[in-house]
Amino acid sequence: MTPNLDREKQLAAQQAVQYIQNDQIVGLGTGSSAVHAVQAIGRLVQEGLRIQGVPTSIRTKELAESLNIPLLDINEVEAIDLTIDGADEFTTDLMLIKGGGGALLREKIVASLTRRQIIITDSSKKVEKLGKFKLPIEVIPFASHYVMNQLNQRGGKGVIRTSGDKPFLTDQGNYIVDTDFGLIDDPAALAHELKTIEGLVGHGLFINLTHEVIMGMGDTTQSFR
Ligand SMILES: O=C[C@H](O)[C@H](O)[C@H](O)COP(=O)(O)O
Repeated sequence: MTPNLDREKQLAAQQAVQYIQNDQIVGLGTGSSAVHAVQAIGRLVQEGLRIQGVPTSIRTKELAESLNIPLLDINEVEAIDLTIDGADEFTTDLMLIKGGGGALLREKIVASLTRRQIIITDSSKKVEKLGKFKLPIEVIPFASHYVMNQLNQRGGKGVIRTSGDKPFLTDQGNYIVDTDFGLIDDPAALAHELKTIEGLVGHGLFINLTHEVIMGMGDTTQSFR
């Protein structure tokens, strides 16, 4: 039977929001899984939960505002207690590819400030090795040709993401280059190497940033720590 992936995301979200406590600062992720978490947080706030949220994208900010979740500007916070976000791929040793929705840069900044990062996914996201999902890489438009050549020299075939007939623009006004490295043997080494390329402002490899993945699976959930 084909799994109901949206239901699995929802189950994972419902489990993750149980970690939230009063007076916490909570990072609000981006994407279809994170939407379930933000909606669940909205319901809890309506029932009296006191938290302040830090959104990882403009669209999450708008959703949170529509649900009356109190928000903080990231530049007003020193640390975030807990963040709930999605992923495009994860391994059981908690490495991720993120950025399918183009929000990877803000998501990584929020994750870097976060004490407990919880990733919620459906059962299609678990992989042995990262890399089937093309790695989203954020580049400043001025550098896109240069960066793509540099990626090519490192074995990565990149394509600029489009929206209609125009390049997709991130919340920072940058491009996303979806890059095929094949299956990635050493994600930490690649992450390190990518950061040496001028004009490349972020990439979707999340290493050592995640504390737990909660994966929906059928009618239940499974946790990886
Ligand atoms: O840029 C988007 C984010 O990294 C998402 O968390 C990721 O793409 C997973 O999205 P979804 O929950 O829709 O599968």
